[in-house]
Amino acid sequence: MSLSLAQSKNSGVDSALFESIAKDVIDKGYSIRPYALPIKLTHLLSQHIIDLSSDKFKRAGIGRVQDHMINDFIRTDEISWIINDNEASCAWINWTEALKVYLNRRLFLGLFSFESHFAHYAKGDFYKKHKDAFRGEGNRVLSVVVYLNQQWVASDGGELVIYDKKLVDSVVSNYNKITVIPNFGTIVVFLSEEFPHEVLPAKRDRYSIAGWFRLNNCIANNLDPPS
Ligand SMILES: O=C(O)CCC(=O)C(=O)O
Ligand SMILES: [Fe+2]
Repeated sequence: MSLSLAQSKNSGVDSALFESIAKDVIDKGYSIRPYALPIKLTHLLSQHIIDLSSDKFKRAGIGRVQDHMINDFIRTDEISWIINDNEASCAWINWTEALKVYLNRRLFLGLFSFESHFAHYAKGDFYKKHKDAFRGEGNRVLSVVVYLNQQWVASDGGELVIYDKKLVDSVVSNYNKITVIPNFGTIVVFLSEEFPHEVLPAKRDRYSIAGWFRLNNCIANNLDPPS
């Protein structure tokens, strides 16, 4: 098959996926797509994250640049920021760029830049309920998480729980809990300011990528800065 035909086939597959993500975000503010990341990309990334030496991973912090700190009560995972220095990361960055272009055309979110990190939750690690961005403060607009764990079963724990605020009536509001099993190639996308979420303790090593589309590159407002 010629390269251009292969490319158009690939982008055809991705457009169907991107369209379903866009529709979900319009309808609900979030999208959960089990096993949806292209399989070749998922394998590349999962091999890469396993091969990453442990000195590339650093304990994740919380807060902004000025008061970035490590807090064992909030999160205990390790992260490694993604840069385009290897085949797997480049393929990931290209895929997220294509998603960004699609969503900007479809949703007019004005997504500008993207940052992401590999994450490793060892047995027992967690990330307590939090939001990825706060209205008027950060400029993270859309969160993207993908999971790189083969054969994850419910008893392995480590679920992502998303709290979907449902208005019961005009004054009372309540949260619906949406639970996501971190299975190989599952994609989660949600509006960063709208959905508190948490990672429950895992009973085995849990590998993922978390990323954020931002409005612009303003480092001063950077949550979990890459440096
Ligand atoms: O790994 C997940 O399921 C979510 C991670 C997360 O919430 C974050 O890194 O901000
Ligand atoms: Fe988060």
